[in-house]
Amino acid sequence: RQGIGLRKLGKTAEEFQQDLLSNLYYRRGTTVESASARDAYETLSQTVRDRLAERRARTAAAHYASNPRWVYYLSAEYLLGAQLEQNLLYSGTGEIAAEAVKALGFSIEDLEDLDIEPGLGNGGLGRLAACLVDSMATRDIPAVGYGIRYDLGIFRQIITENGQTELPDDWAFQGNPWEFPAPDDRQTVGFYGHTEPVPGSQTRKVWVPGEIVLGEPSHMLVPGYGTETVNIVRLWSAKASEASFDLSRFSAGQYAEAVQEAVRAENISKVLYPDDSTELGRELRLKQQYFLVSCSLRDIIRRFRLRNEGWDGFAEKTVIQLNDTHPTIAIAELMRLLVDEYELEWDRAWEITRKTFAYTCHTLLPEALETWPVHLFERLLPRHLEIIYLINMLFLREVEARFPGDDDRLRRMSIIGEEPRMVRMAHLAVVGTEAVNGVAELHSKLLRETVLDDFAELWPAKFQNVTNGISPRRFVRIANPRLSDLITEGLGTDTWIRDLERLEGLERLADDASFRERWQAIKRANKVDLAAGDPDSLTDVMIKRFHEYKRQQLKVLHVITLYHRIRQDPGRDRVPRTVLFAGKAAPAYHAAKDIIRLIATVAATIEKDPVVSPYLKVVFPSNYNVTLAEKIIPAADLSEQISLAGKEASGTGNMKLALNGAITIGTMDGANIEIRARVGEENFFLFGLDAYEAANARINGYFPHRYYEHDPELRAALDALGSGAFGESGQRVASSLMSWDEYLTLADFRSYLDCQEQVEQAWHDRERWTRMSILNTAHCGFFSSDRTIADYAARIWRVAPVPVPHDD
Ligand SMILES: CCc1ccc([C@H](C)CC(=O)N[C@@H]2O[C@H](CO)[C@@H](O)[C@H](O)[C@H]2O)cc1
Repeated sequence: RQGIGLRKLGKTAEEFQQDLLSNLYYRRGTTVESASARDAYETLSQTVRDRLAERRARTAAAHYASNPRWVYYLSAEYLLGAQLEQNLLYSGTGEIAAEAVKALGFSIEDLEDLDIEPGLGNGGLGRLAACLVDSMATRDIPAVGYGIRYDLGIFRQIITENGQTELPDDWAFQGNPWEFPAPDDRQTVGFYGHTEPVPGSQTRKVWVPGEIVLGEPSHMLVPGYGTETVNIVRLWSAKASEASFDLSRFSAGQYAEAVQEAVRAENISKVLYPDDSTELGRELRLKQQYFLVSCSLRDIIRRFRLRNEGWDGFAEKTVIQLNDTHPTIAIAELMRLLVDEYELEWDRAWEITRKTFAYTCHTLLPEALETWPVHLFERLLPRHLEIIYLINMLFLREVEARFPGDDDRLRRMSIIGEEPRMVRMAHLAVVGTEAVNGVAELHSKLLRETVLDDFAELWPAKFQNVTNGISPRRFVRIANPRLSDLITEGLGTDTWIRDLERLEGLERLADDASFRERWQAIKRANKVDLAAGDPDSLTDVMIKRFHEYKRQQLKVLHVITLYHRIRQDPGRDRVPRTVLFAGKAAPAYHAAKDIIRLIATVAATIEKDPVVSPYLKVVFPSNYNVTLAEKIIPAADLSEQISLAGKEASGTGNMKLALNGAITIGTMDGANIEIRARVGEENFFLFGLDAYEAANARINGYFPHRYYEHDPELRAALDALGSGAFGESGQRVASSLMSWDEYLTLADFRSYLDCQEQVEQAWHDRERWTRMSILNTAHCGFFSSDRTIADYAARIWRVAPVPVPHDD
């Protein structure tokens, strides 16, 4: 196949124009005269995609030639965001494309509004996966992201005065120009059935599945920024095997039954589970997880065997990162493949498996740690349960040897929990991996001290921290072009986009009044674009999934107190404030949906209050997603990171907001602590109990009612809620706060209100505020996902970049 030269795609505007026209005519089958906006969008996307595909070809060749150590990122979620603007930037075709589409009578902006956002994730975990694959490519790390191509992504959210309603998100109903279906690489996945012994073998078994489905991959390109590398994310969708269509039933007129099997099969990748913190233990969810894992491991082995003989090199050439416990069944699946299908000895297979996997934990919430009923495993994955039992037996032997006679420790650490008998996926993840990491220093410390303390005592070296990061391309360069241009001008270079710590150079400009003025003007212009409220008001932003530990309810208590204060003393000079909430609640999470409904009621009440509305406005744009985040973040002045300390593993919105010059009001939780350490305590509004004080408060007995009794403003706010003035949802929120208050909202109320006073004082001094804003950006370069990837590459993956040659 050597020597077949590919015609290079031109770099000039004319050549781009020609390619666009030929795609319009020959691939879209229409003409300039009759081209619709959709035609133009599809054609432009294909023309840009071709240029990335060319780089992809060179990347694949370079990777094949160097036979490197590969990183495989297994994640049940990817929030990749809209693709067109990113790919225009990464292919360097922004300008020539704008020219070319103008000739078709469209503006790039028109076409970007048609761009789709594959909402294949819930929140933090899914977006982090997207930022990390972006940085792997930008750092020339040979890598593949594996995921599920859900037909229906995260639900579309409608906000009315009645709160949140959910609509299905058929994100690709008009097709997705950014993906490449690869049916040749489809895989076969089994479920249910039984196992049979293999004569003469202690460990090997034959698994006879009761149901077979096909996994069909399609991949999306993941270009690196400022480099030639283009990696891929490979997404699996479930397809029925031919055999599943029951022709006899069909010809007997039983149409529904005839396709029943097929529907069952395709249901596996039908919809994303919209929960981001409570495991519901649904069978279909475990089927999704095994489907992802089985397809991906077979694909990984196929790729390995393309370049390597035998198995000795497998763990040398392969590292598989498990994005939380969701893909953890991969550990048992690799053992099954190595022992049952490739007939390796158990110990050798285990040695390879343990060295191949690494696990990232993204939560501390006990209810978010997945456990599966043994009886479900028995039925759905009988062979895997046998393998997990054997892994557990050998593991407990090791614990017994180390802590002889400590039965309670054995019970605590066992992968199999008793009463009820559950498979503890986090325990399997720790036992079957080489490295376990949390996503911020406090989180990793609390993992070692609480949730996984027994394991940290047994294997201290296995536990690491890798603080999260965000892609500066999407969340600064693309989201905030005005600020990016000012930064580039101020630093005299745009190399900060690939080397974010260079933002330190902005520190000296914080003292430059004209620079500050331009910085302020850009923030104001971004606020005008967002059109959420008065651009001269303090734009106070809380954007994240709704969860009681994140404490949107505390923000509501603050808003109601401001409302009371303004009504009690209308004349007093106040800081006009626009409070912006955005985020989704899991559909079954009623307490969170009550808070959403309460916010809608409070917003409406204030809106129609002539005394208060000149000073206070609450807005709640619906359907928060990556694209909306890119609009809100550049316009934010104040970043609300007010979770109960010890509950937010890291947070990544906090990083995006700080890098765009928003100042954080927050607790000593997750990455807030590292942000404060880097920007300086004088440039951060800190309040509340820290993680240990919060834990002790609960242990020593916490009586929320006492705070109600001793704080008149708090009592007034809770009484207003309790009175029904803000609807039943408000009454329910008040009673849960007054009775149990799981996340110590009332305990932190006064400290929070006092801190908000400091915010208003700082806001009054605009030069001081702007200095603080510039210094937040200047000192947050550390929170680039490029640095996060460099940490994983050096301390966990032990991989080296593979440069991809230019197309000279
Ligand atoms: C089983 C249901 C379920 C689904 C998703 C999850 C995710 C782990 C939740 C999640 O998104 N966690 C967030 O991960 C971010 C990236 O590391 C962190 O920045 C956030 O603090 C953490 O809440 C837990 C449980």
